[in-house]
Amino acid sequence: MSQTIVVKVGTSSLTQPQTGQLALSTIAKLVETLTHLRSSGHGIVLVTSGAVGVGCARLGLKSRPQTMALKQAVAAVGQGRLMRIYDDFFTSLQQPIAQILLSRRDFIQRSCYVNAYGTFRELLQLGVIPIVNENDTVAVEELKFGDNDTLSALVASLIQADWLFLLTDVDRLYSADPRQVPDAQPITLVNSMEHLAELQIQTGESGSQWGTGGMVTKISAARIATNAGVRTVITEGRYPESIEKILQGEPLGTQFEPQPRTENARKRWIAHSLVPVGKLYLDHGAVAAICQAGKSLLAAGITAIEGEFHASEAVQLCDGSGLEIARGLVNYSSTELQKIRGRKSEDIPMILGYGGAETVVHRDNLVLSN
Ligand SMILES: Nc1ncnc2c1ncn2[C@@H]1O[C@H](COP(=O)(O)OP(=O)(O)O)[C@@H](O)[C@H]1O
Ligand SMILES: N[C@@H](CCC(=O)OP(=O)(O)O)C(=O)O
Repeated sequence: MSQTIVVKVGTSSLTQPQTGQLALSTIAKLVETLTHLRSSGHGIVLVTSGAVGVGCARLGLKSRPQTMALKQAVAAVGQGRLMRIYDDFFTSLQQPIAQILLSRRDFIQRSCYVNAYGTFRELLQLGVIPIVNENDTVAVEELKFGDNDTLSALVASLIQADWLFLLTDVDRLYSADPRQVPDAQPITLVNSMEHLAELQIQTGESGSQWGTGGMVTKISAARIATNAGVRTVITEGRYPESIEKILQGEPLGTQFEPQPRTENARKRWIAHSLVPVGKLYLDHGAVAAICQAGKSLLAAGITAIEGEFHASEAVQLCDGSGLEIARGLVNYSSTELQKIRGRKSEDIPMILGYGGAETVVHRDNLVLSN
């Protein structure tokens, strides 16, 4: 059966750890594998890191740039070279590719998000392999994915992929970083995020020399993707042919079971693509109404407001201790909410001098956090 497969490859797999030069044989095997899967009828999207790493190698820089401006300049050098290499390899196998550079803003604005979906769908129908990276050169600090693990999970959720493969420089997830803890235990299957919490995985401070997020971002990517019904696998990038073996049922890498898609596409967009710009603190009654009874949030249940925001922006809904219980789109600005918090819905027109929505966050625009 034809499947939609997103493969994310990290800098640590694409470059030689000692020299930072490209790992050409790995890239060649990856291209062969993806082309073979495509010609077998699967829809393939490649999310690739490496712009910064390749740019550094091109410019003779010996470590990852620290300032935002230098990182963006180096990525601009590396991205073109990276695509040239992919195009050379894929063209040798007559496989057309496309470049898609995305920024967090493209995911926040619903119209851009829906447009991006349309573009992916057309490309896949045309038999093209889209090659995705963060648009590093225009990203701003507050609105960066920061790591391509998260980006790949959001792409997998957007296109409702069946599989997300996170290719890295370790063969799977371990109970702790195997570089630091030699007797760390391998994890082969994660049934649910509750199961993951029970495993008490330690992820250490960071990843490899050139990678960005380490295991932390891969686990959080697995959370986003599995919540969207996407089976997620962490496996070793040096052996891209493992992807086909895993699809045939071999138990390689760490597999995260997909969760039933309980939320619709729009709610998944609210939960994962939007960046919350404020916090609403709720009393016990409001927390119970939202978490247990699936109700909308009313002004009466709000005890405090943090941040400045406009109506229609995304906010976190928190219990009294500040723990996030849900996310949603607000019907009122922070200035209006300061005036109406704790008050009954029927008093709102009198307080504000104009009528507004009965709810502060309608249940159709509200997603429980897990
Ligand atoms: N619990 C863990 N299991 C496996 N690897 C871990 C764990 N914690 C941290 N790591 C580290 O994460 C690294 C991979 O992350 P990263 O360098 O960001 O790779 P990539 O460039 O592929 O995104 C591994 O080299 C490993 O040292
Ligand atoms: N957009 C950046 C990717 C940063 C990133 O996530 O790197 P990695 O941890 O190697 O997947 C680049 O192309 O260098």
